[in-house]
Amino acid sequence: MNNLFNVTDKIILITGSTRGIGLSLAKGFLKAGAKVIINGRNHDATEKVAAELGEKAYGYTFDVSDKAAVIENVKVIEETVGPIDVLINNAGIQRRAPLEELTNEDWNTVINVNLNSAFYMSQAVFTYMKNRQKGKIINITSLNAEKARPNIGNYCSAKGGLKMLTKSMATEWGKYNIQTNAIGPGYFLTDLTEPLSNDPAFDQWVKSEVPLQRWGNPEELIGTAIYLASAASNYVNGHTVYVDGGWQASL
Ligand SMILES: NC(=O)c1ccc[n+]([C@@H]2O[C@H](COP(=O)([O-])OP(=O)(O)OC[C@H]3O[C@@H](n4cnc5c(N)ncnc54)[C@H](O)[C@@H]3O)[C@@H](O)[C@H]2O)c1
Ligand SMILES: O=C(O)[C@H](O)[C@@H](O)[C@H](O)[C@H](O)CO
Repeated sequence: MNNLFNVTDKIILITGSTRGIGLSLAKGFLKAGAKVIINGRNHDATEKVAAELGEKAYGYTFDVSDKAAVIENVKVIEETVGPIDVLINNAGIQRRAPLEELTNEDWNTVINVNLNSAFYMSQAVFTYMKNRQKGKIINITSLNAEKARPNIGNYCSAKGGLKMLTKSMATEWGKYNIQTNAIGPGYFLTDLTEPLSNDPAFDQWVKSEVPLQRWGNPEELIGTAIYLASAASNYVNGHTVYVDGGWQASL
């Protein structure tokens, strides 16, 4: 399909794509004709998901917060599958606790997986993109990059940092024709948010606060991801697109 949003045969590396938002994006890109690298920490789960998605999906098991593993796997992907056209830093975790009770371990782990990993992944992929003078990086941040909620200070800090890392990469790497942008989801129904959606008070809070009056479905992020991965966004650099049912727009 020859159009601005064409991603046919582009190689899209999506971290944390064995389930949830990452898996949904993988399915969306495959449907649009792209090749997708599926990543997760569990070998069997990663291989199973990649096999189910078909011949244009390739499974690579590694922990994105392990810098040596990131560098090694990016190299193998480049040499085996081909040039990574688009990197989507999606892997993320949650450890909820009030700030006064938050352990160093839960602080550090959330910062490592949600923020440091995006630095490691982007730096590793950058080397190849720079040589090609072409590339797209998409960071999955959050509504919580702008607004805090009690008990997730570690997560809010990581996502706020990832928003600024997006701007920093856009600033430094734009000259190599690499566009870096972010998607900031609102509240989406996945395993990550299951404890929240199962709580009637929280569920009601989301439905009353968000102008669309409902949770998002992960499929509703595909269009924005394809836009930011394609030529349609070639002069868009350093932005976060909030896909949040209007939450950012309202008090
Ligand atoms: N669900 C939401 O409402 C929501 C909202 C805003 C942002 N986000 C962000 O979207 C991303 C995906 O969230 P989700 O809701 O799909 O969560 P999820 O828990 O369903 O999926 C997370 C994925 O990341 C993988 N992962 C976790 N740690 C990893 C690591 N160290 N190395 C490799 N893979 C790892 C998991 O295996 C899984 O595949 C996260 O960054 C999350 O913060 C989610
Ligand atoms: O406690 C949680 O699980 C979080 O608040 C997130 O996962 C949110 O859904 C998201 O970041 C909002 O944008």
